Amino acid sequence: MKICVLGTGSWGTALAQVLADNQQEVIMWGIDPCEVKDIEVNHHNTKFFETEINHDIHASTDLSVVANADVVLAAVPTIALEEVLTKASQHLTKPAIIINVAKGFHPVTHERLSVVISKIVPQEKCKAIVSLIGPSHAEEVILRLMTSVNAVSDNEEAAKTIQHLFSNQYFRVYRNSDVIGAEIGVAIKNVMAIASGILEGSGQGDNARAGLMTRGLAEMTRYGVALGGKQETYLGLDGVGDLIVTCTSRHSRNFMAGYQIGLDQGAKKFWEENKKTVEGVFACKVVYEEAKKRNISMPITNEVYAVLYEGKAPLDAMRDLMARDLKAE
Ligand SMILES: NC(=O)C1=CN([C@@H]2O[C@H](COP(=O)(O)OP(=O)(O)OC[C@H]3O[C@@H](n4cnc5c(N)ncnc54)[C@H](O)[C@@H]3O)[C@@H](O)[C@H]2O)C=CC1
Ligand SMILES: O=C(CO)COP(=O)(O)O
Repeated sequence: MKICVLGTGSWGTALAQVLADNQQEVIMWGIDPCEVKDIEVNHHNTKFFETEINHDIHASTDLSVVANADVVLAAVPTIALEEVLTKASQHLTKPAIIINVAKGFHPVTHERLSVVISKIVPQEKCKAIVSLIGPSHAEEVILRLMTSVNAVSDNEEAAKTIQHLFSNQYFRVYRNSDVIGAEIGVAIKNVMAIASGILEGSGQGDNARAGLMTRGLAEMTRYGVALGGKQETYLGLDGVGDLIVTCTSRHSRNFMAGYQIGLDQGAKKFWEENKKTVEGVFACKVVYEEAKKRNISMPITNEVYAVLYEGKAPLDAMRDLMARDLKAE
């Protein structure tokens, strides 16, 4: 199989290495010449990792490398997905399986990302769309530490192909056909991870975090089921699994953003200084607006929204969660 990875960031690089370790032909495309040169020439991606990467991974800034790919793996942040896939699909010469690994929603239309992709990539160039999502920090995958994710698709055959393409001794891929539930789960857990970080940065303890994660799972499930997802998905890798790793790990940029916001007692500095990919801040806005429209109760999301977009003090937001009407839940 020829696989083209779009995006030379941390997740694209870690997944490219899984594929190269599995003896697949993998070429990365990146917009950033420094990342591309580092991968192609130095076999490193120093911006994100200290470790050397598999020498069989190639990288280029020329998007025509996507041309005859069997599989295209989109590994760019949500806000760049539309632009990158629109340009890439112009170069495709045959139908490919499109894999998405971004976690979020379209910032304007609020659509799930597989829906966005189905509208961008012309039907004759798209064999199937698969999301490869689950609890997986790039910093650990690049070190070949054990990781499990789901290949999520309504196309069973394509999900199986991707499952076998990626699975190896340290990377295990399951399958899930609940596209709606899974895509929503991995997007909302980033909002919960910001809240978890806020608690940590505000000096709260393990009890608070366990409470937040449990109620966060209830909130994710309520929202996902209301939009057509399956309840059982939230007990799997794209629900509680991804929630646990993101709400507890210092590798998580969402958790660390919340942590810093908690320490700073406000989000102002985060907005002024952040340069990292923190998907939860965008997902929070989408979920807040959609839940309001659909009358879905989302207390944690509402408080994270108030901190991020209305200048509310983080500890006040968390205290207000504790002080909610006891009859509400
Ligand atoms: N890093 C991780 O551990 C994981 C990340 N993800 C998801 O993967 C997606 C990608 O994130 P990361 O690789 O972590 O981000 P990153 O911040 O490590 O890298 C982002 C990459 O996208 C590129 N990029 C940004 N804007 C672009 C544009 N307009 N056109 C072309 N390239 C552009 C950057 O140059 C960089 O190479 C996110 O949605 C994230 O939630 C999912 C699971 C794990
Ligand atoms: O999605 C992830 C882990 O599953 C990565 O989390 P962050 O984007 O918060 O770093």
